[in-house]
Amino acid sequence: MIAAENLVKVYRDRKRGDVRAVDGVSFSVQAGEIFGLLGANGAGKTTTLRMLGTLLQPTDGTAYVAGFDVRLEPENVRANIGFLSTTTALYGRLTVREMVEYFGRLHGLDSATLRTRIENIFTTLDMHDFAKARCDTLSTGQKQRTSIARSIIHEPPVMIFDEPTTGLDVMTSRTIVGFIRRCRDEGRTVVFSTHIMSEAERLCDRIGIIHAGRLVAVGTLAELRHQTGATFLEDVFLRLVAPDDPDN
Ligand SMILES: Nc1ncnc2c1ncn2[C@@H]1O[C@H](COP(=O)(O)OP(=O)(O)OP(=O)(O)O)[C@@H](O)[C@H]1O
Repeated sequence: MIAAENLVKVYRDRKRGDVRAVDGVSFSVQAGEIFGLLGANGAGKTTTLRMLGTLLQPTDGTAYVAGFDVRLEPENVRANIGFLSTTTALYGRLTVREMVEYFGRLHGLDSATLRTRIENIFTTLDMHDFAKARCDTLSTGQKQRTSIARSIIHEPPVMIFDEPTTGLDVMTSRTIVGFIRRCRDEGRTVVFSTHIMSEAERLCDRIGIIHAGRLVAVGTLAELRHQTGATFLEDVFLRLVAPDDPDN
């Protein structure tokens, strides 16, 4: 469902010169699988996901999402993904329901379909209480749930979530984690980025550890433990990204 093939992104930065943010990343994710990109700040997670979501052109390499090449068929890719970024915008003057309806209509959904889907999504993400509130009055967690709702209203087979729970309280995180699991159980393909070890540990079927633009390891938690001889994901992670540090 997702196949990244040697993705490279070089940013041309006036101050820093060329920044090789993503440097030859390849991985695949199947339908019904949750794949987590785990990396520190600046590792290249957002850049990788933005290339999968067609928001950024790869400098080299490509990726296939739902069977479509992100370089050659970006519209088809976009029709088949739900993309949640840390900067997903909401229109402050619309209510939560209006916001989600608006995006549903952009995807060509009719009123009856929209009503049913909104009902289901608002129940799953526990959104009924604030459905009539204007977006500019929402808390961080409410905004994040609204952003998720708007990104999945067209029921895409592939979901790409950039740090979906960062900055959220335990209850909201739990709702979102439950929602992501449910998507997997419905047979969707989910790829998300995180720097939160416990979240990757609990949620991912497979984990890709990204460091300085490169995938340094990919596998199930058991495989990564076996590879590094560490038990906790935090130790697994540190052994992979800083192998020469004697503390690891
Ligand atoms: N528009 C840009 N121009 C220049 N450099 C950029 C740009 N966007 C990102 N970078 C650089 O590319 C590298 C990877 O950034 P990216 O945002 O993909 O990392 P990340 O793993 O998502 O980090 P975080 O967890 O902090 O969001 C960093 O060195 C970052 O400074």
